[in-house]
Amino acid sequence: MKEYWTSLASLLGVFAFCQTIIQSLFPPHLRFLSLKFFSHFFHCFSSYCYFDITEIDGVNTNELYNAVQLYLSSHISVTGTRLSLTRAVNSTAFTFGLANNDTITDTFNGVNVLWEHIVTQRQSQTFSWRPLPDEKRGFTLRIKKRDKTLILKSYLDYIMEKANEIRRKNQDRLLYTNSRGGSLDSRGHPWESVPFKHPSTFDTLAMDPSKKNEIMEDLQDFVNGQGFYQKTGRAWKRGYLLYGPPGTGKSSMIAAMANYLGYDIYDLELTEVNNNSELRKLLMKTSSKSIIVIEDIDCSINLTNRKKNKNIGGSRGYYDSSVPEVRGVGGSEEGGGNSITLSGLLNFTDGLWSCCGSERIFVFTTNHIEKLDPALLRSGRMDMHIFMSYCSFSSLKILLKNYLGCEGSDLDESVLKELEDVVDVARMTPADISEVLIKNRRKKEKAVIELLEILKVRALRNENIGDEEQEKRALGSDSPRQESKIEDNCKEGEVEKEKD
Ligand SMILES: Nc1ncnc2c1ncn2[C@@H]1O[C@H](COP(=O)(O)OP(=O)(O)OP(=O)(O)O)[C@@H](O)[C@H]1O
Ligand SMILES: [Mg+2]
Repeated sequence: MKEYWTSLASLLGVFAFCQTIIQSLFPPHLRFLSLKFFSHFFHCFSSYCYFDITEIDGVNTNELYNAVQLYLSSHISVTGTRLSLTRAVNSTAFTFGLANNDTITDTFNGVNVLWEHIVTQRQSQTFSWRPLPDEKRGFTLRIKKRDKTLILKSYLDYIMEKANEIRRKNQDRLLYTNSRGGSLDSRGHPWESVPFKHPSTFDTLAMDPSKKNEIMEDLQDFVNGQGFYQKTGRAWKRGYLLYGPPGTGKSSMIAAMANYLGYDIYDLELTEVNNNSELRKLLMKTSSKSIIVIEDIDCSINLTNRKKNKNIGGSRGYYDSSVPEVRGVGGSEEGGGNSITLSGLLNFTDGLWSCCGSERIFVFTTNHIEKLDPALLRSGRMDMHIFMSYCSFSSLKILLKNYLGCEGSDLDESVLKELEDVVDVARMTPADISEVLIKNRRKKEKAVIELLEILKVRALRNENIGDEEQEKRALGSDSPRQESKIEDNCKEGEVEKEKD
């Protein structure tokens, strides 16, 4: 230790000596250059190398600077003595940053690095088309020379990735729509966007907790599955089909997924798409880390004709291109190039084009799964079929907590028992129950009693009418129910995982 201090003292002595020589020997205008030369000279003997990341690179903002700032903000604890605080436009979170001229150490792959935030006054305003800030800001990264090649590139890539992740989490989601039809905006973009502020989360979603966890785990596996998808040669995308009566939370589930993953939503209005190539262009203009949604898929495109065509054509398969294509809403008959077809839609979700981008989730919703073409339901097309059903007792408890703030234990045990007995038979949707609770949300007891009364009346009525009639009323349709009573076999929130 003593030797270390001695050598440091002698090094400082040499440095001071050199500085005196520079000041006495060199005229002022050459001093800066000579100092630069000596600093280079000393760096040759240093075991460290330094990288400057300035906020403004020429006249452009340096993306790496912003990324480092965000990345370091996730490392600094609130217990630090002096932190800079920021909140970006459209952001829902505060971020902490290194104050001026502060340092912080970080470890990556077992290698220690040091970051210094350097802020200096800008000497003179150089000519620029855009006014530059008064202060020059930058980060200096110090790495041991021997570690430079080992980590530099991967470390910087890692920082960019982490920063994007933090940005996505902090920033509000965007909801895109193609409601303008095929027309493009001034930047040639077919999608219009608005901030997505839907408050639905998996916490507020009323469904069986174990099914909910299964879906959340599946989403998490998907997000962390880049390596798996790469290894197995599969496109990094996943499809979910949400089906069930109106008001059971299909749209709420999509919002919860987006909020959980921090993804944007592309709400695809199929009736606004004129043909397959337009559909493909829309797909190409979606970003990764997004959920592409087609709501009420059975209403958006006429899929039933396909079955008729198949019968006319004899034993031709679903992928037989000679089968006349089904025309979309507003399209012309017989696939005159001006219509959206089922195969176009299948290509959209599954074909080569569906891979132009990665980490994307497709969600289709329908109230009538029996109306969908089996090609849409076949294995691997939609990875998970999720049945959203009437309110069960476990869902009811979540709604009571959401709307009245009461846990099961807050309620009278006999009332709770009565609720449990009638809720399944009543076959009320979470939307219907929410309405009853919202109306009386300031008077908890009244809300529960009124709900119990309504549930009892509905249960009694359901006991007197057949299953088929109940289903028809729920779906608001007169069409007889299909033989394949898929829904009857599914419990609330049942998740059917397609075999890969
Ligand atoms: N499972 C649920 N959990 C919490 N709230 C729900 C649930 N289902 C419905 N709701 C409430 O009912 C309203 C309507 O629900 P949502 O729009 O998600 O139903 P949906 O299944 O998409 O209906 P549709 O088939 O008509 O599109 C929501 O605003 C929400 O407040
Ligand atoms: Mg909906």
